[in-house]
Amino acid sequence: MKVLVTDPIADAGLERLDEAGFIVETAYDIEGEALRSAIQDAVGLVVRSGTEVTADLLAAAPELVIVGRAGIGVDNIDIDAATEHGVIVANAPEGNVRAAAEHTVAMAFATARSIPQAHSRLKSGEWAKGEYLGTELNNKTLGIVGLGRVGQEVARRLNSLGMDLLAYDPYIGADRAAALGAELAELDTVLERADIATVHTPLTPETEGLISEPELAKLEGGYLINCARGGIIDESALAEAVADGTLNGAALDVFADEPLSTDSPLLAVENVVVTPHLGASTEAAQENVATSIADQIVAATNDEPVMNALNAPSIDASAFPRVEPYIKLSETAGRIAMQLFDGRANEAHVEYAGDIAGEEIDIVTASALKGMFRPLEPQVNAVNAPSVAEERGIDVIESKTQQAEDFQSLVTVTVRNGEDTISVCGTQFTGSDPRIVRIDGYRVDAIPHGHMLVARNYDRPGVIGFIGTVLGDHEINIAGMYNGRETIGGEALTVYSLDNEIPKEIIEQLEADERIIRAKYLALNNQ
Ligand SMILES: NC(=O)C1=CN([C@@H]2O[C@H](COP(=O)(O)OP(=O)(O)OC[C@H]3O[C@@H](n4cnc5c(N)ncnc54)[C@H](O)[C@@H]3O)[C@@H](O)[C@H]2O)C=CC1
Ligand SMILES: O=C(O)C(=O)COP(=O)(O)O
Repeated sequence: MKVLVTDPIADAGLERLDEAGFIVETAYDIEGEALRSAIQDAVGLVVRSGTEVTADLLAAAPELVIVGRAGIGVDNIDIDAATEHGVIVANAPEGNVRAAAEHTVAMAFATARSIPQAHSRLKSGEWAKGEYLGTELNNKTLGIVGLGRVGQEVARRLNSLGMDLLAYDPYIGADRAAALGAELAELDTVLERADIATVHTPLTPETEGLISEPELAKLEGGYLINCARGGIIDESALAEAVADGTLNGAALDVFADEPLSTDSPLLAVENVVVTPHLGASTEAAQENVATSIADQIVAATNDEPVMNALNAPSIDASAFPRVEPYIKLSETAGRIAMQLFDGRANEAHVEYAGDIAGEEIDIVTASALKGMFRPLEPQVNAVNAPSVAEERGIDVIESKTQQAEDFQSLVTVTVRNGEDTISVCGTQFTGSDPRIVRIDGYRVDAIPHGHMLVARNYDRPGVIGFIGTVLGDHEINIAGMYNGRETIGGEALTVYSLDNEIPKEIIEQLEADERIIRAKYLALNNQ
């Protein structure tokens, strides 16, 4: 399996992919046909901000399972197109936050104290001491546009250097801001009152051009920093505002078009400090994001949950250990339910009982759907399972209850069409395999296993022996057997865990016996 890496990442990430057995192909600075050809047989693509992952590129990648962004911003990835192709897009939202925040602080000092300008003058032999009178950050107001992960780290650092904090972020609560010592205000107010404004939003249709000429006028006499994304600030308006003295200075790490063209008006303005998108470029940050992405590529290609998937339900790192066992369990329950169900389902109901009902369960439901559809559509995953359900006209219902009988948690997947219904209920005991504890109302205690036989039979002496003999005659080894019955002599349901597949003829042989109502072979392995 090949992973294509089209922007440089830390060796630690490449090594991790290598150790996991991938063929790792690094191909920096390729585009067009060369890129489309390189991605053709790749299961994973690793990028930073230098690669545009377009619908066209994704269409050229039939094997692709995941695009991993070794960093935060995903404005260079067409996530909708990825979702349509069932390709997971994941980023590394934590690993470079501190690096980006530190770079922002460095840029604040760089512009307020004209460090790069004075440095260049001195290097060229000029002792221009009398020409630079800087601005102290202490006791000034910092205006933060976008108080997310990076914005908050910047807030903490510059607050500790004596700055008052004012922030504009319509999606964050006042309590969160207050806990940081920041006052929330509208964008205009933030710009009017700030001495230094710093932008930390993603680039979205809403933030594109968020700060242009009228907003720059409000920041009159101040400084503007952008270590988030080019395109949020109108670059020509900014060049003009600094050149004509509306602003004292600006510091930019990111640009609408990268690499920045040498004829950009920004480069002609003395008080615009620039760096070539270095915010995340520290050893620690690069190692963090590269290993995080490598781990997620390993998970995705092993069909395991991907921690920071952006187009599939993802889970908070702290909740992951509690939820993870139920992801596999619900996939198995979905798989068993759908295989036992004869005919077309039009409803899938996933019920959560007990502790699991208190968790974020979107990914568990997606996983149940994935289990239902996998034997029919091998490409299905947590990204496209909900849309596969929709295409197949299956309503998906989730419900939660605190009561889980004698269990800590139960997940029940019910597949239905009118009166016809099959439900499969499972639980997870600490430190052990998942258990299926009820099938269609019958109590069982089955450890789901690669091959299973579920038999509905009349509860008569010798039936279980008969099934065992038929299987044994065909060299099919029984790893476990679990019997559930309603009443003595009534109907019973028996679940067998087997080491081998059961050919169709054996199922027919079993069903030919009058004591057996129904025998169904279930494949629970990943094919
Ligand atoms: N220069 C560099 O090398 C680096 C740049 N970045 C960039 O920094 C930016 C921030 O990253 P994070 O803090 O991790 O993202 P985040 O998602 O944690 O925070 C973004 C914040 O912006 C807010 N926001 C969204 N739309 C907004 C709007 N219209 N107006 C005001 N606020 C809005 C959100 O509510 C959120 O609080 C991203 O653009 C990211 O790509 C991140 C790391 C390195
Ligand atoms: O993580 C981000 O959003 C960044 O902007 C870092 O970009 P890079 O990985 O250095 O191209």
